[in-house]
Amino acid sequence: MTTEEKIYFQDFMPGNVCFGCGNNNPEGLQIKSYWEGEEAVCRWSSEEKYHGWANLLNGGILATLIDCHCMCSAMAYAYKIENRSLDSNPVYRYATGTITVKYLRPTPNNKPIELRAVVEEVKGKKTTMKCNVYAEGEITAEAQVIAIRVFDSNQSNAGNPFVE
Ligand SMILES: CCCCCCCCCCCCCC(=O)SCCNC(=O)CCNC(=O)[C@H](O)C(C)(C)COP(=O)(O)OP(=O)(O)OC[C@H]1O[C@@H](n2cnc3c(N)ncnc32)[C@H](O)[C@@H]1OP(=O)(O)O
Repeated sequence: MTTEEKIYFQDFMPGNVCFGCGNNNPEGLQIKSYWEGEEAVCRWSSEEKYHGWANLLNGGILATLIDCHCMCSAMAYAYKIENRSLDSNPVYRYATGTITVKYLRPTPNNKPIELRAVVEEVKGKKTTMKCNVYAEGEITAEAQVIAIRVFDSNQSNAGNPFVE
């Protein structure tokens, strides 16, 4: 049996200190996102410190997971539709414009969860996504997320608060 090596979007975001998705934040959630066909997938296992209620995941942490998974996936999608690899130029980065999470049922904190996101629309700088969260195959939350491109290495970024 061959195992296909996954390409994680976050591995192509050098200098990313984000709490949710930054490889450069050792205290962060360190999510990893990758393509499975048209769906961007993130599998993640929690820790006790992220409890909301006992054995249930804190809702804010879940929103952060969705948010970061979608921002990285919006980025990966932009490269994909330009038919180029994640290490190519120009470099794009996205920030959250709007996130709406519908918490459908409690999400366990003591079992792995899976986030599956799809892009619904790209319009200019704006990417609209839908993201579902699953635990043991059951959907526990669904979200609508709007990502806005805030960095484009082809453009002048003078005064851009997202760039140091
Ligand atoms: C190189 C760097 C290395 C480090 C890597 C770091 C990666 C980290 C990644 C981690 C990420 C982790 C995640 C985080 O934690 S990201 C942190 C949380 N997010 C923020 O702080 C964002 C704060 N807001 C802003 O900066 C601006 O308001 C943004 C950038 C959002 C819009 O800016 P701007 O006002 O200039 O945009 P525009 O006027 O050109 O409009 C363009 C289009 O967008 C539509 N629109 C506008 N606002 C919103 C909105 N709120 N919702 C929905 N849609 C909105 C607008 O109608 C228009 O659409 P249309 O009319 O064309 O249809």
